[in-house]
Amino acid sequence: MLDGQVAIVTGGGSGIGRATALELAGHGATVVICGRRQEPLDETGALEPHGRIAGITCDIREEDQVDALVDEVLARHGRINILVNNAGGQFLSPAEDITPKGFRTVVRLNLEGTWLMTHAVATKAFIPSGNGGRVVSVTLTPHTGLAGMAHSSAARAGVENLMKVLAIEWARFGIKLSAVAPGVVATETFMTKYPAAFRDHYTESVLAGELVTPEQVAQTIAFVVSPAGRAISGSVINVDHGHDVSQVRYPPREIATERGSIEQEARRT
Ligand SMILES: CCC/C=C/C(=O)SCCNC(=O)CCNC(=O)[C@H](O)C(C)(C)COP(=O)([O-])OP(=O)([O-])OC[C@H]1O[C@@H](n2cnc3c(N)ncnc32)[C@H](O)[C@@H]1OP(=O)([O-])[O-]
Ligand SMILES: NC(=O)C1=CN([C@@H]2O[C@H](COP(=O)(O)OP(=O)(O)OC[C@H]3O[C@@H](n4cnc5c(N)ncnc54)[C@H](OP(=O)(O)O)[C@@H]3O)[C@@H](O)[C@H]2O)C=CC1
Repeated sequence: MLDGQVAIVTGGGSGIGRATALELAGHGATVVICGRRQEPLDETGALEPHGRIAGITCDIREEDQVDALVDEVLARHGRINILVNNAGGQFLSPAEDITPKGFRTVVRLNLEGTWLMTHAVATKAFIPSGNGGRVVSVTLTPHTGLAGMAHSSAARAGVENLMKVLAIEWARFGIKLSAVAPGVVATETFMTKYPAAFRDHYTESVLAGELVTPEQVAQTIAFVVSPAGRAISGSVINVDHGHDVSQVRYPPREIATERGSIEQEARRT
């Protein structure tokens, strides 16, 4: 499906980024992954049997490192067809306790890092090639705001709007940009980084009774960047078992019947 395509996946050393790199490579793409540490990148590369994944260290917040990464990929492969902006994250905190530096840190990683990568790949590869390209940025649900993550919720809303405005401006270059918004994904980071009570609450109370897997997000991204996804641009695609519409099981315990349903109203004659 992706034979001959060259992709960059940021944050490809773990979780969703690793699953995405493996998925794209499995469809024939040559994939360059980046992250701040070399070791996890090498571990992902070792999981791919055909040598289609290589890692280059890059902090997506640093303009010079982003430029160097894109130049290196072009020097090695001569083109870039796909960019997956997956690197990101945040710390959990009540909004009133987030310091200016903490807020800036999270916005810089998720919004500015995504902008730097997208702008560099578009201006150095997609636009000069005349062939356009595909961009998918990983954001999150719920879109109504994720309590405890004010900085990240704001940044991801910015990323989704950025994808939309660039989908308008760069349609004339054949560049398609979208966001894929996962719900709660059972990655190692999600299972280990946050306080146990927060993690357990989400694990136990999500609407569908199950978390999203990294592979489910990866497969959606692969579809969007595949020939079948050619008409997708300016879209936000949730991969979340309905987490965007409800963050708790239905029906609420207080109104649940013994059947696990709700009571039907009596007909009035
Ligand atoms: C339902 C769940 C949905 C979502 C799930 C996921 O996304 S799972 C996947 C999630 N994956 C990831 O999140 C992976 C990527 N995430 C990361 O690398 C970090 O979490 C990062 C985003 C904070 C950046 O880190 P970095 O190395 O660039 O930064 P740094 O360490 O040097 O800190 C800079 C400043 O930030 C502040 N601050 C930081 N931590 C805390 C805190 N606990 N408490 C309070 N504040 C905190 C503080 O101001 C600090 O400055 P200080 O006070 O030190 O002068
Ligand atoms: N897990 C979940 O429940 C959800 C996750 N998401 C989002 O999906 C994405 C992936 O999440 P997940 O796989 O769980 O998390 P991980 O923590 O496993 O992945 C984050 C990756 O980003 C890399 N990274 C972090 N900072 C930078 C940076 N400044 N420059 C380059 N690379 C960086 C990390 O590598 P290194 O540390 O080596 O730099 C790491 O490989 C994130 O944006 C996350 O917020 C969205 C919704 C839910």
